[in-house]
Amino acid sequence: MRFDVVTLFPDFVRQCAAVGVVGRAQQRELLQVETWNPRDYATDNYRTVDGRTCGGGPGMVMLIDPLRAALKAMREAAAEPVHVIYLSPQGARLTQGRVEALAKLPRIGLLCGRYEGVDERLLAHEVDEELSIGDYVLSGGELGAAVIIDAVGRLQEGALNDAQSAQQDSFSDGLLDCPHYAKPVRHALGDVPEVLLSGDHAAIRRWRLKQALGRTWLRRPDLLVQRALDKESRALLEEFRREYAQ
Ligand SMILES: CC(C)(C)c1cccc(C(=O)NCC2(NC(=O)c3cccc4nocc34)CCCCC2)c1
Repeated sequence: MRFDVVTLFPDFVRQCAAVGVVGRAQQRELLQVETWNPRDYATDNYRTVDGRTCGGGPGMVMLIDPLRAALKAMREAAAEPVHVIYLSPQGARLTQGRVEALAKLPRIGLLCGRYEGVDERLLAHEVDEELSIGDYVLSGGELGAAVIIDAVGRLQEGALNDAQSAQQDSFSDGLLDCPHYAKPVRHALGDVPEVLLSGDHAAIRRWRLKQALGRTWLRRPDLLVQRALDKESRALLEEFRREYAQ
């Protein structure tokens, strides 16, 4: 997988992708993150990348030509076709399902807005998809790009070790996580639940699934609606709800 990010802040994006699972995947050449700065493609002496909003009003808009030139250079840098995503509050909300679909592509282009946004004509001609990471005001699209690089990058074959991909499997089965504990077993803040110390792996699996189901029901019932529950899960959730109601 190759990510090409068009951004006025390349260092920020590169640093986000340089740490942890994604950083290691880059070192192992499981994925590549390249950045393209529109300022390098501005043709005037002041390297202008923004212009006054037509129709008046406050704020500036990112100009077509520096972005278009950066995108052209990006497309020509490698043979595979690029799926270009504009990170935007107007985009469809990013979900794990969409992340899993994106992870199958050979190349993803990520266009990051700044100022008041990007000239609509550039978006109409150069962008394949608009995606949003959430409903709050941000200063730029770079955090969205970093989120996509992390979520999609960690799914690349070989990026996760066995422990991490086991954890990944539990996340991506659509439930919230169960509680986690490490030593000490006894602590002023409380003790580790006995079942986790029992060595009874079937009981431990059931306890973790019951906790994940219960917490999803309590905190994110919307996630539960999207997920069909098998017989065992329905029974465990019922048990959790009975205990919770007491
Ligand atoms: C959602 C809300 C509050 C109704 C809203 C409504 C109108 C504008 C914004 C906003 O934040 N404009 C600024 C801007 N944001 C983003 O790029 C952005 C925001 C949120 C999720 C994202 N995911 O990717 C990119 C995202 C960065 C500067 C260039 C113009 C876009 C927000």
